[in-house]
Parts: sequence; structure tokens; C-alpha cells
Amino acid sequence: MFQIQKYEVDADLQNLSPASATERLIRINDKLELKRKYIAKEENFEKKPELIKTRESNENSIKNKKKSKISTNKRVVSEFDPIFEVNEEDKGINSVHQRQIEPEEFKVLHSFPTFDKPIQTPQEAAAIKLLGIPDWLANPTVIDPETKLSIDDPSLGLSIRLKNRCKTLGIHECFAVQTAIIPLLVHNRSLSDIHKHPGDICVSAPTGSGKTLAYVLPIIEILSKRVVTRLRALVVLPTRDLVAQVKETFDVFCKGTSLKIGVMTGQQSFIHEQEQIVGSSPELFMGGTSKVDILIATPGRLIEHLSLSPNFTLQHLRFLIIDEADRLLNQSYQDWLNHTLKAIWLISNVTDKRETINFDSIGFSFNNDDAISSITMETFFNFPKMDMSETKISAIQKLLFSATLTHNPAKIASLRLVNPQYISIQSLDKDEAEIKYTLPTTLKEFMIITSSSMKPLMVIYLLYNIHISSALCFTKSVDSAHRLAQLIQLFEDSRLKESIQKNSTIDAITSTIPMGSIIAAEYSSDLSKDERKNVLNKFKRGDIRLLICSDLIARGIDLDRVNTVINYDVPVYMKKYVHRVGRTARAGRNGEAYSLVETQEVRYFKNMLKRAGHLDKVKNINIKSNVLDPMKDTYQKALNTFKEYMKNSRIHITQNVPISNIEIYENDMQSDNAILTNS
Ligand SMILES: Nc1ncnc2c1ncn2[C@@H]1O[C@H](COP(=O)(O)OP(=O)(O)OP(=O)(O)O)[C@@H](O)[C@H]1O
Repeated sequence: MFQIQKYEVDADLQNLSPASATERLIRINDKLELKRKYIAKEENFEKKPELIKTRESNENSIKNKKKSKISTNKRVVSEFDPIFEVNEEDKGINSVHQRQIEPEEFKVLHSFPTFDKPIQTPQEAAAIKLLGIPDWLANPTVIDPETKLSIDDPSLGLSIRLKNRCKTLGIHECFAVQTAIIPLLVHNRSLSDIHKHPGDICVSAPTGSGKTLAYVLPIIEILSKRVVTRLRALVVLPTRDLVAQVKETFDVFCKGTSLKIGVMTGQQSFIHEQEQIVGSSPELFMGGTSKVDILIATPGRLIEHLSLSPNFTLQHLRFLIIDEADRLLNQSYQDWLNHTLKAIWLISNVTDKRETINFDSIGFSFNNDDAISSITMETFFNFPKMDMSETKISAIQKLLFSATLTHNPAKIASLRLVNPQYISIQSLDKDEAEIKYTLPTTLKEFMIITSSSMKPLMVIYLLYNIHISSALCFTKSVDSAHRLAQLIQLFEDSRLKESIQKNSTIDAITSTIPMGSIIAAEYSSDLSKDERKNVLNKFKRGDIRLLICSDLIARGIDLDRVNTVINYDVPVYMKKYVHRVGRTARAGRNGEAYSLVETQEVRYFKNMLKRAGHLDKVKNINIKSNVLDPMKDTYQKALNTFKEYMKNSRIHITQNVPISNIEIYENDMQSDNAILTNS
């Protein structure tokens, strides 16, 4: 045991107020702590105790030198480690006093240890993996994807009207995610019960498993009992296309009710949207106004209306649905989540804003409620505490949906969920790694290892040879989608010409496709809204077989015709892979996905699949060069025409496009050209 030297208090410290003195002492202590660390470090590595001695400490240390049995190391540290405590009863400067401390309390820096590579048991690995993930998220309620329930099953709690509507629209059974979510929402909610929070729900279910109806049906069921139109359900989605798709679903299932649905996407003018959602009254209403019961919005536009539309309010909201949740949480979209939660929080905490009246003389304070408020009764008449006086939690139920729900604790925390539960639709017999991403069981996946120059011909081969009637082909960029669409269409034109000349060598291989049809079209953000709609309609009708797109429609879009997905450029992230291939094999239908993996990408791609426990699901297929031979002449002609086209448009390009982009065009033309030499 040894004693810390008392700190000499300087004169003006004595004149300070207790608060300032305390503050100052804390600062001094902090400085000394820093010094102590520095000294300990010096001592440890260089053994230079003298360097750090002040006059006072030096004297003291000399005095104590003989008495103390402690090592030099510890002594040096101790001299600079005065720990002050402030006496709560007497907050004056006198309260600073000495404290006895054990030498063991001192921490000195040790030299860096050498580590053996740790060998982790599977349990340890699992525990580390779960680090920071809340319990409810680590332990989901797991529902088997094969679970189904008749739409008439009373446990769902759907009304006869809604059941009939479902049957009219061809829905006779509920899919797994619907059997889990519909009863949970319908039975737990009543419109009149505004104070009981039913608990938030996070749902992870594979692509195409019917997540949209899992929230659309119960919301319609609950809200159709409302008397007055108020904004009670808000659905947030990342893109306009998805908003339009979900609006369409609400529209068809709401038929026969008086529920009104609105959208906010920025596709219409701000004033027009305001008029549609809140009306155009210049008067401000306490309760806001709403012309819709259900609002479907993109995050950016929602925030604009929250801050700029006078009568737009979330105070009557009962459901906040965040669809494609991980995408919405990944991108800030003008910090939409914070703004929205703030808007909700303000409503739920109005009770906190009551004025507080203090009666210091009698030692009471209470809120300025009416005379018989619970707080008054508790304070003055010793009534037991009533739940009325407690701060109310907002009764808004948050519902999160995704095929690839995030487990990032920080992102989950940002949602401020209340009593959340996590429902996951996944096969029960899979191990931990595998359940990371559940893909539709009806999906068959393949990879074709090839060179970059062979990829266009591979797509043509797949298109003509495996009877693709309706495929989505994903490229890494809009430019790439544009070029590929042109090249494939030029191939089709050449094939047509050759066929007319009657000496075609490729007829046998391409005979499955009628002559002169539009084979491929581009679908990208370069097209106008009308052009995109037009292309999509043609694709839906079957007039276009191959839709070549960037990731614009990789998520959420439900095109029931898609029987094949081609990853022309493989995705770098597993989530992206899951969403892309999930455009096929939807709602229990069969589907195939082909990934064209360039030789240098194989290792990364396989590792990505392996980490997700998915490698054995993707079969490697080998397309021999001689299979492609009959197509090569026609392809070469298409390629020549394409190069001509590029040359002609070069003047246009050089006027409008930065040099770097032209280089990319040229490089790609070279690699397209290399196909013949390679093969
Ligand atoms: N019970 C059902 N019976 C028949 N078809 C259904 C049923 N539920 C949903 N569907 C259909 O399944 C398709 C996919 O549904 P939905 O778009 O909701 O999937 P999702 O899970 O949201 O997929 P993604 O994660 O890709 O967005 C839709 O065409 C939908 O009409």
C-alpha cells in the first residue's frame, strides 16, 4: 500500500464556484492521466523515469524512495496518478481529498504479445458471428416455405368479402409468408385500440414468395372497417416502379371497399401530389387532412411532403411498412428514416410536452393537467400509479420486408423497433450458413465459365438454344445493356437475311425462334418513362424475348413471364445475385438462372457463393466451342455492322461524351472483335 500525494491547490482554484472547481479538477485529472500513460509507456520501453518528474513529484518521490518497496516502474506511475473525488455532501474545494489505492490498480503498458492463430470451435465462430445482433434477430420464428393455408381457413381472420376477392383474382391458398403474417396482424389489431403497441415485425422471405400480399391483405382487412378517411398506412419503397406495382396490387384487392390509395413518387408535380393526398385547403388543421387511407411513397418525396405540405401528417398512422427494407436502410435517401421516425416520435410524445408546475415550497411538482388527472391523484391523494400517467409509446406498427434482411445491428437499431419479432421463411433443415439467403426451391442455377469476348455469343446461344421465351439479362452498366441489345438485334437481322438467301447454316440451330421477331430490347434509366413502359408492355405480351437491363429492375419487380435470368456480368455481392435471379421462379413457378463468369472472376464468384452456403446449388456447365460454330459467321456479320454503326455514331459521341467513355467503347469493340480469333 502506498499513498497518492495530495495535489497542491492553487490560490485562484479556491475562489472558484463548486461546479467550476469540480470541472477544473476533472480537467487536471484528465491531463495527469494522459501524462501517466505517456510516462508508463516511456518507462516501459525506454526506462527514462527522470524525464517525467516535476519538481513536486520529484521531491516527494525522493522522500518516499526509501520507504517504498514498490518497483521504479510502479512508483513513477504512482506519482502522476492522483485520483480526486468530490464529496457530494460538501461540494467545495475542500472536498478534494486523498484516496488510498492498491498498486494493482495501476495499469502499465506491456510489450505487444505474439499471437498464435486462434483455432475457433464452431460454437465460438457462431457466437462471434452473433456478436452485437439482438436476441430477437438471432432467434427468428422459422416457417417452412412449403407451408400453405386455404384462403378460407378461419385462422387467417379474413372477411368473406376479401376472401371472395382473392378467389376472383385466382388466390385460393396463402403462401408461407402470408400464413405467418396475416393472422399476426389481423388478430392483433383493432382500429379503436390506439395505445397498445402490438410489436414490430421483421420478415425475411425468398424472392417471389408473396411478401406483398402478406401486408396488403391484412391492411385492407383492418382499414376497411374505418369510418373516416385518415392516413393510416404508409408503405415506403425504393423505386417508382415498385410503388406503381404495389399500388396496382392495393387497387385490385381494395375493389369493393371505400379505401383510398395514393402515391408520392415525384412522377407528378409536387402541387398535384399535394392536391391528391391532402387537398388544397389553405387552412391549417390540428389533425391535418388526408384524402387517402393508404399512401405508397418513395423515401425522398415522402420527406419533401413531410417538411413542405402543410396539412400532411402521420399522426393517424397505424402501419409503417418498409418493403425492400435492406435497400432502404442501406441508402440514406436524404436521411428519410430519421425524418419519418421523428415525425412519428413527435406525435407519440405529445404527453411529454405538458407544462410542469413546480411547488418547491411544498416539495411537489406536477403536470398542468386538469384537476383529476392521474398525476394529480397520485401526487396529492396517494393514489396508486396509473398507466394513464405513463408516456405513451406510439402505436404505429413497423413492418419490414426483404428477401435479404440486414442483420447489421446499427441499421436495425436505427429503426427504433418496439418489441420486435423476426419471422424468417426458410427451410428448417438447413445449417446456419445456408439460411443466410434462401432462394426459391423452384429455381435452377447454372454458371458458364467463359472469356469476356465470348459472352455476347453465349447469350445468343442461350437465347436460341435453350428455348428462352422470356428472359431478363443483367449487365453491369447502362452502356453495356445498350450495346448488347443492339448486337443481338443485329444478329437477328443477319439471320433473317441469310434465311431469305436460303443458304443459311444456322437455320437448324435457330429454328426455334420465328424469323424477324424482336429478340432483344434494352430497359434502362436512359429510356424515358413512356419508352420504358412501352418496352415492359411488349415484354409482358411476349413480343420481346430478352430484356437487357442494368440493375434498375433487379429488385422487387414482379414479371410473371420471366422464365430465365442471365447474369451477363456477374454481381459482386450475394444480395444482388439473390435479387437478380429472384426475378424468375416466382410464386412457385419454375425458373433458370445462368451466370456468365469470366475466367478471372471465377475465384471471386465461387467464394461469394461459398460464403453464402450456396456454391453447391450452382451447377457449372461447359458449352463446347464446336456448338457455337454454326453461329459464328452470322455473329461476325452482326459484329461488323455494329462496328460500322459505332464508327458512324463516333462523331456524335465525340461531341457529347467524355473521352474516357469513348475509350471504353473502343475497348469493348476490340474485345467483341476478339471472339473470332479466340475461337
Ligand atoms: N397466395 C398466392 N397465390 C398465388 N399467387 C400469389 C400468392 N401470393 C402472391 N402471389 C403472386 O406471387 C408473385 C410474387 O409475389 P410478390 O411480388 O409479393 O413477391 P415478393 O416476395 O415480394 O418478391 P420480391 O422479394 O422479389 O419482391 C406475384 O405475382 C403475386 O401475385
